[in-house]
Amino acid sequence: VATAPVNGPLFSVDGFVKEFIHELNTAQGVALARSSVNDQYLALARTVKNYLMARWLDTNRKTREAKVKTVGYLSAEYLLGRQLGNALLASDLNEIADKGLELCGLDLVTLRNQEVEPGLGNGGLGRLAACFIDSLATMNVPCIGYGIRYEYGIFRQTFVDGRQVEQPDTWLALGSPWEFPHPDASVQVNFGGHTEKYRDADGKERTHWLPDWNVLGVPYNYMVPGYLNGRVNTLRLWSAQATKAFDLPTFNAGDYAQAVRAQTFAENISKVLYPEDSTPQGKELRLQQQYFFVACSLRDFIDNELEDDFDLHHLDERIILQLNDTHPVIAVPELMRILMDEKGFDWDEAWAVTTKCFAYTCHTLLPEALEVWPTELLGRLLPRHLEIIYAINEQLLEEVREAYPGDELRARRMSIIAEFPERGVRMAYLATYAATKVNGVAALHSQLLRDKVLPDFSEMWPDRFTNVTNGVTPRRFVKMANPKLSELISDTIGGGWVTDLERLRELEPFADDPDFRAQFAAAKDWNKRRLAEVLRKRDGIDLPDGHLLDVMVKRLHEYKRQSLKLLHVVSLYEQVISGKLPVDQLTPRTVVFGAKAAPGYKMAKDTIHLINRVAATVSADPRLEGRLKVAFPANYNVTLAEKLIPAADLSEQISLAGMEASGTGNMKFALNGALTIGTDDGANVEIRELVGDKHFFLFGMNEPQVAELGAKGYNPESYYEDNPQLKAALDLVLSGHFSGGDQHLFDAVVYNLLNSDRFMALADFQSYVDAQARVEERYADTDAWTRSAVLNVARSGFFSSDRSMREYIQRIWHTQPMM
Ligand SMILES: CCc1ccc([C@H](C)CC(=O)N[C@@H]2O[C@H](CO)[C@@H](O)[C@H](O)[C@H]2O)cc1
Repeated sequence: VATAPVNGPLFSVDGFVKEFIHELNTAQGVALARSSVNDQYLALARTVKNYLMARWLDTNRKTREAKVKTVGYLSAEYLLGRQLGNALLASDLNEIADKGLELCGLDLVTLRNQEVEPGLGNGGLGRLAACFIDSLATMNVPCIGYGIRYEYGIFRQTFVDGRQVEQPDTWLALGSPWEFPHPDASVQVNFGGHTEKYRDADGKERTHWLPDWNVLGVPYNYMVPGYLNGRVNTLRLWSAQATKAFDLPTFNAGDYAQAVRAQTFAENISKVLYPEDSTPQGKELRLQQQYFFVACSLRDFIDNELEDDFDLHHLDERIILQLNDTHPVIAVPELMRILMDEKGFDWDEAWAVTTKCFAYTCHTLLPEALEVWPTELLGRLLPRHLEIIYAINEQLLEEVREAYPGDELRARRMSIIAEFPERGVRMAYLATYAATKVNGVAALHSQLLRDKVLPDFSEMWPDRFTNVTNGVTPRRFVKMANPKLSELISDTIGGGWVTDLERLRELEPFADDPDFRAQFAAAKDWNKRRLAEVLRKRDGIDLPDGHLLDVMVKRLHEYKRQSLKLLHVVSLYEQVISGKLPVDQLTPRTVVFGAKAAPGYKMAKDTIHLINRVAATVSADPRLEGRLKVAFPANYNVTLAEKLIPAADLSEQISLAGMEASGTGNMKFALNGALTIGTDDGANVEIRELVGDKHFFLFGMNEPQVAELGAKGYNPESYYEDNPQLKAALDLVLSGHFSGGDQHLFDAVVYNLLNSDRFMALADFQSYVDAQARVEERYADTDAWTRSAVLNVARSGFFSSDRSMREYIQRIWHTQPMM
């Protein structure tokens, strides 16, 4: 296979220009002079892809020949972000592309801004999957990421009169140059029908499934380039198509709609991403999506990645399937079905293999986020799988009764089958019983999984439980997103940190170097000016100069407590307009929110509406003399995060302790020199332990205190009554001040806080406000602030997703990098 030598002709500006023009002419069919920006972007993307192609083919060949153990990462979501910038970085083509395009009279930044990011995920879980596959490729670890190629990703958020309005995400409309469809490798996926028992040739009782409908899964391959190492792993996303696309006789009979019904029905399966990121809707289509991509992926690996005569008794030597939360857990009964019904294994043989091939990561603590599929629905859609799940559960209960004779309550507690409120399959229990390892995504989270979410399982199989704290890829979130800081770091300690982030420690002594601090602060200012430019063009938002940039970006959810941040803003505002706080004593601050709400999540949408109303009022009130601004750019996504995070001074990580499994935004902010104000929740705890208490603004109850307050009974109204500042802030909202005098517009939001406040925002209010005062005090001492910011960067190397991958490899996967 011809591999493009790194220093070959292609890797020259001329070679690049030739390739680019060739793509423009042949693939886009236009001449440079007549080409649109989109033509130019697509041609550029294809040119870079061609550079990586040889490496991709080489990687596939070497990996196949080596017969090594591969990580099969099963995730219903991948929040990839724009591909072009990352591909240019990974293949070290930035400079050549920049010069080559200049020769063509074009500008690389303009073309990069043409790309619509593939928003195939909701938030943390999806982005983590993207960081993980980037790390595995950069660490030379064989991995195939399996998922769904949604035709429409996460909705595009717009604001109409301050309210969230969702628009479809037409990310494919202008072409998608990064994917390779392989219809020839399509997989048939069955649904519905019933099962039948029969006796096989040796008289053994067997079962086979007689489905009554099916669809085709078409694989689309995406490159996952390693950073400067020549490896290119694969992300294989499945798209659904009708097996029989078009029913001509029906068409000829004049029933046109019926003729294409099968097609539309099938396509629906991969049509759109479910925009919920915590409360499963339990919709049938969602289960169809989950089984669809799981069935395609297992079939693909067994039929296309293994030798034809491979003995599946040794499947665990060739693949470890990581379950990214419960969404792909139907893979467990699917593998059992394949091994027993298709490969003739008996139960124990099949179970022995299955339990060596899966590992499960849990990403949540919210009980309502744990998926429970009604047996009625599961049995109708996947009758054979329900049978197998019942058999798995029988086996589990047998083991429990053996270990805890007579303890029927325990058996009922641990049953994979829930009886209330309706008969359902607890997917987290199925995953935990079948997996080799179960991990949480931060130390506190993993402990709470053992103690509170899965205590019975942790007691019975203590060694099965482990922790791997999340991480983020330094390639996208430092090297690419923050070129000024990256340059300063590389000039100071060399460039090794990009693939060995713990090297950032070598920056520690420079925290005391005024010159280094000056350059560090200059990089931050440069990022702020860049952000101001972006927000002005993108949202018509003016970002004032010289403000403390206080940023809260994450999905809108009550447990993340955007309402607490809002109460702080309203409280500062109220104090100034009521004359309690002289405006010149206010630290000039701009608060930036970024957050999408699940369309069906009313309280979240009402909170967005209130934030926008407060933003409009506060930012325009002359009495604040421009010293307090609130900005809420719409459609927060990976691309905006790459501009926002490097510009931030203060990172808001203020969830109720015990609620945020880990958080990953918190890590990105620390690595980009923002200081964190946060609770002892998720990975905040580990950030604080590493950067040091002096360089982290801790506030609020910790998890045991939350549990204690919850147990003794929490009365939010008492905090309102006892705290005049809090009362004044809430009363200002109730007065209609932010709603044109309409005193009831935000009743739902305010009375939810006063009457229930499930996530105890009012209880943590005073501690939060006090911590914000400490923030203002520290910010007033620029040297002290910058010193803390440098130490945050220097001490956050642990939060690289490369380190997370090393731990998964050592503790869970036992795979090897390929040299
Ligand atoms: C079925 C509905 C649904 C969809 C997505 C999810 C995800 C698990 C939610 C999620 O993204 N969790 C986040 O995962 C991150 C990566 O581990 C963590 O850093 C966040 O703390 C966690 O909220 C739950 C339920």
